[in-house]
Amino acid sequence: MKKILVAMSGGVDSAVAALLLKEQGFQIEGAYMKNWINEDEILGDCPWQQDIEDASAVAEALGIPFRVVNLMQEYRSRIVDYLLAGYQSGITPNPDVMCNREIKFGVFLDYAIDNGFDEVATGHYAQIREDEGARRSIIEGADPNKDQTYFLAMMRPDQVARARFPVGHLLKPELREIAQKANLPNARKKDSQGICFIGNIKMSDFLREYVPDRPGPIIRAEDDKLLGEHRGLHYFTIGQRRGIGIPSNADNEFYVVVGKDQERNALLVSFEAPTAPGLYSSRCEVSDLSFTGEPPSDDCKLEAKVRYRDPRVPIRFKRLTEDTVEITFEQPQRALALGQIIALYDGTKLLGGGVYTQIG
Ligand SMILES: Nc1ncnc2c1ncn2[C@@H]1O[C@H](COP(=O)(O)OP(=O)(O)OP(=O)(O)O)[C@@H](O)[C@H]1O
Repeated sequence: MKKILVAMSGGVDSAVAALLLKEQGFQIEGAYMKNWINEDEILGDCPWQQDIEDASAVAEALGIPFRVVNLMQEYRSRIVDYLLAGYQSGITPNPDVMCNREIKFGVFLDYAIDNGFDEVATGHYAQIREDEGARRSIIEGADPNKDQTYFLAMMRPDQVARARFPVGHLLKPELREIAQKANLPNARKKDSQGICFIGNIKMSDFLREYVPDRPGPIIRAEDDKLLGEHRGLHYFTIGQRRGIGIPSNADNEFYVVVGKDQERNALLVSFEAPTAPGLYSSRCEVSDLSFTGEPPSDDCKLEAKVRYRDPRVPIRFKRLTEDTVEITFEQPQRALALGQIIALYDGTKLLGGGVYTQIG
């Protein structure tokens, strides 16, 4: 019988994951990963203590052993440093995707193996399918509103081989019902929001603490007109409309960020429109490729999610070098950001992902 370490966040999804594995007769234990505590006392509440209490109460209710695994150092070096370095260099990093590869199915999985476990289970909305030769694939979660496979796009085959997602076949309301029927102590707990480690803190407040402001001009992309001043390019992402601080002075027209000019330290804006310079792209280049199984063949048609919560769209995938591919879209895509992740699919099967290194 397999021994499984369940990553328990204190939330209801991972609680039900543990419950289902227990009912299926696996030998399981629960573990909370201590990744980040609010030691610098940045604004906002950091619910990690409450989360540990909740996870521990669920483990007790299920009658399984529970432990807290301290991964704060690894989290700082592999996720927070990547995040801050990315923002400082003008790109938009994706800590949630990297957390799955580097932490949950990286150091945490290594920890589990070192401690005699065969697999790590999480409460992700994703499914594992065993293909021929017992090879495993990741398939989208059954609940279209909750599917989290995008966040698993950078997982490697050796990680997929030891991952288990016990709740991926459920719809969220079904999962809540299971939690309530089983009287799990956190059955009514609200879903967590935002970036996994910074809790309820806004990203801009977090960045303000760690990345110095670097003011520069806000410029209209079409005609180079100076419109105002920004506090630092890292506070902005392409496609952003809120918080630019420049009124359009026209009904039903809004400024949107369309680019960053690193040399001039300038934020480029334009009115929201399909023709806004740089806002929509039909092609991009993607590097740091990672595949969950066999890489797709060169020059083929696939699908992709250009960001979390976007539907899959048809693409053409063409290799340029060993580690760079060109992706072309049938329909132009809005606001692709350097440093973000594109997830590749064959139907509902997750093939892998990569990082946008050139847009347009
Ligand atoms: N600090 C943590 N300790 C242990 N496991 C964690 C932690 N954070 C996340 N996880 C695991 O990763 C999964 C996905 O994390 P995410 O932050 O997306 O939570 P979620 O979908 O809201 O799930 P949950 O309801 O279990 O919190 C969780 O279901 C859990 O298995």
